[in-house]
Amino acid sequence: MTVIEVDHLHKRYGDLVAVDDVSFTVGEGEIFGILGPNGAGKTTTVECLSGLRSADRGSVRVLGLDPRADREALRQVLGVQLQESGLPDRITVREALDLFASFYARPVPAAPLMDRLGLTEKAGARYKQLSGGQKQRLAIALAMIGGPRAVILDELTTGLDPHARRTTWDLVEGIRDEGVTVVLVTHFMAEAERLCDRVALIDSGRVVAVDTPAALAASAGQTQRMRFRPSAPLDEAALRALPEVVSVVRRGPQVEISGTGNLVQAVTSLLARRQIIAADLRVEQTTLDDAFVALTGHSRSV
Ligand SMILES: Nc1ncnc2c1ncn2[C@@H]1O[C@H](COP(=O)(O)OP(=O)(O)OP(=O)(O)O)[C@@H](O)[C@H]1O
Repeated sequence: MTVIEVDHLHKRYGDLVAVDDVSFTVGEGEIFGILGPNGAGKTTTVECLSGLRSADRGSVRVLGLDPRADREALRQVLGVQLQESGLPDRITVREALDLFASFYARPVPAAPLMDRLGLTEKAGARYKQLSGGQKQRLAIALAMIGGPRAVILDELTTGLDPHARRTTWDLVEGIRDEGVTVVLVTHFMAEAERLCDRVALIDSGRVVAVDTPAALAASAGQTQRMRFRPSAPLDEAALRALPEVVSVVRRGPQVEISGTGNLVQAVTSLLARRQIIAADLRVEQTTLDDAFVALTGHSRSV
């Protein structure tokens, strides 16, 4: 079943086209990523999904509802966590959950939700006393308190340390395992690769591709990269002569070899024949980062 349908969405702010003919669909139970650099139009797109913003053109359906015309009905089934919480500093975790629960016809009980999100010990803590990770977990709890069928999570892990980020990723997977459809806005490629079933890659307001992270990475070419420190001088010409090898670059004591096919096997057997050990060997596949560069012609920071 299709939960979200975005069809030729356009939105401009004055002269600036923020969302330019964006179309995609999200299926039930998916974790769907909206991925792109700062200013790509991701937040504007999800604001149109949640009814916070009206589109100039195009149509949006969420769970069969029009986010603007059916805003109240949508609020009951769509949980939204946006970048700014807007919570007052002095509100406690418990009070915030009770307040948000009062907005819904059939809220879920707060206690088990706090438990799942690791907030029980912080029930009496004020918002301003929470760590970044705890604030984000509260934001997820507030998006889930209404018992939604779908949630939008916007830049959930920005500013979190790697440990808190991983905890949050596990929580997002837990939400999906309950059957809730998740739209995840992010500019972290690794986050999209780890979590998302499919991803819409957005650049300058336009969708450049929609696919699984693996398919997007593969579309950038089946390149692999090996890095290691050889235990003895290398015959670079012999390496370059291997059909799998595309390039050999020296970086100080390290050698970086890019190539295709069975690159690792071809290189390691050549090294073994010459009794050279590849110390600190690391192998990288093409990533969404590479896909982004291949599809847009520029890196994410541009
Ligand atoms: N209310 C507004 N008025 C004018 N311009 C806006 C407004 N909101 C966003 N923009 C502009 O529209 C473009 C898209 O912004 P948007 O916030 O949707 O991008 P984003 O991909 O979510 O970026 P980020 O990752 O930085 O949050 C940007 O150039 C932004 O400056």
